[in-house]
Amino acid sequence: MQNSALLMDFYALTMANSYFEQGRQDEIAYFDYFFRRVPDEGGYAVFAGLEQLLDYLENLHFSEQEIAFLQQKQIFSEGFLDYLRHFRFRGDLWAVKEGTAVFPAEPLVVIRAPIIDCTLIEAFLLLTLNHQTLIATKAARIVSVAQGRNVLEFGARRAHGVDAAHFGARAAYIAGVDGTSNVYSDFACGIPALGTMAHAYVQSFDNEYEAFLQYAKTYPDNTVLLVDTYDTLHQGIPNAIRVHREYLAPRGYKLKGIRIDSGDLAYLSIRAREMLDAAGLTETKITVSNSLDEYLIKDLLLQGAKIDSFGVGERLITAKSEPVFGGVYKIVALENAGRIIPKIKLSETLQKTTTPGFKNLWRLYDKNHKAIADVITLHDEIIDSTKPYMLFDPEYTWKTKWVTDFVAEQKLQQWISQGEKQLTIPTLEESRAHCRQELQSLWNEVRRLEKPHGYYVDLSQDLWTLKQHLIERHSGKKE
Ligand SMILES: Nc1ncnc2c1ncn2[C@@H]1O[C@H](COP(=O)(O)OP(=O)(O)OP(=O)(O)O)[C@@H](O)[C@H]1O
Ligand SMILES: O=P(O)(O)OC[C@H]1O[C@H](OP(=O)(O)OP(=O)(O)O)[C@H](O)[C@@H]1O
Ligand SMILES: O=C(O)c1cccnc1
Repeated sequence: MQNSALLMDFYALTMANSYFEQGRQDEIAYFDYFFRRVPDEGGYAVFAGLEQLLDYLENLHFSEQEIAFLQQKQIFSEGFLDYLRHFRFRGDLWAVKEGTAVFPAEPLVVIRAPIIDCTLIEAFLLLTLNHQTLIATKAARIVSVAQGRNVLEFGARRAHGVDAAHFGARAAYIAGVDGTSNVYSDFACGIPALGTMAHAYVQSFDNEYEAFLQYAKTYPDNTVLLVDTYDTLHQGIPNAIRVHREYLAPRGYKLKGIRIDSGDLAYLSIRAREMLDAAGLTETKITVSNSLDEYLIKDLLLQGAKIDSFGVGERLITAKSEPVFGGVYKIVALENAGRIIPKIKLSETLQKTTTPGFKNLWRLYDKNHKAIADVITLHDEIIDSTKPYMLFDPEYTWKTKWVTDFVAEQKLQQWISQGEKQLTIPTLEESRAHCRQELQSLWNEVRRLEKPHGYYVDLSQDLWTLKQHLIERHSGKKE
């Protein structure tokens, strides 16, 4: 989509028009992006998609053609349409870095902007952050169980569209996969494009040996052969070894790898390793693929599979086990004559009740740089790590814990001020390195796949008091 200004929900425009008609176009509002639950009952999510959001905000404008299209709807005032004609995002934006490990209820992006700006950007912000954070989170789970083995993203053909393929590959790379089959993602942002061969290549020859031989002739120093087209153990692997022996070895090359894409991957990889080793091919790598995900990879390794590399497609690129990341974007304050007026949305449960106000996010680390807890504070609060700090559960407030000897780090950074970019956007490699560090800072108990330890996300005393005050006010007790 070349110009995505109209990629928004229709109600954003109807509300914006109404704000405009009330003369509220300069009224400042605060919105938070946060989520309530980690997919797959996981212990953490990996934040991604910020670069695309920043690019969008920098370039957002309405063309004459789009204005004319809106005019035809005959529900928007001429004044509002003229306002859109000159529209540029004028707000401020704070966000955690891409690759940051994040937890439910935390403000991951905070927007302070004229209320019309806040309103118009909702859909793009949500779809971009929800999609990439979903895939990054899924990829982190997959990479975590591979125990240092390579994970390659093979999903382009199964992705839900072109953007999903490319930005999915990007998010997966931030979260630790080693490469992608998607050449565009290499061209566009330097994610190493890698791959083996398809069954069609093998089938296009009279026999498998001939296919392998011709491939080896084309790529003698990078011969990776798909060995499961006919019979993995009786034909595929023997033919691969034969090509090595008869063609590659005499020319000083070694068979680089094989890929197995069907059958019992644990059993076949163990037998393949034995056969390759017996032929002196101890360095030849074994890649497997076939509807893999974190559960199957964990299971294969438990079965003693001899695998060096996992190709993971459909279940990663679509986050098949739980394909929705429920990040939301909620108003948390308005400004009136420079004063911040916090806003709350009440709900049946405390978890769904929004946390009001202009806020900041802190992470407390112990001396070994392991994350102890996150604390959401009011924006101008400082957590002084030279003094003991009391953490308390925002729901069960009697559960308290004093922490001492800790390091406090602010997780939100200001990326945009009054519409202008403030910080240099990290490279993909920097975001990936950041993600690695972030995941290392989490305890294994928080990272584990199943029934992870709930990580503490607390409110500061001042923020808790503010929230409580608003809950009481709006639930009728003080009105
Ligand atoms: N040892 C194993 N333990 C657990 N799951 C496995 C094991 N080996 C393979 N699998 C998984 O089982 C599924 C098998 O898929 P499927 O039923 O399509 O069989 P297939 O081997 O691909 O057959 P086909 O030759 O018809 O493609 C895949 O998701 C694969 O990753
Ligand atoms: O199973 P996934 O996790 O999505 O991994 C990608 C799959 O895509 C390919 O199959 P496909 O049948 O599309 O093509 P092929 O002829 O190359 O095997 C590949 O062989 C994998 O099985
Ligand atoms: O390179 C591969 O082996 C590959 C690429 C895309 C999909 N499946 C496999």
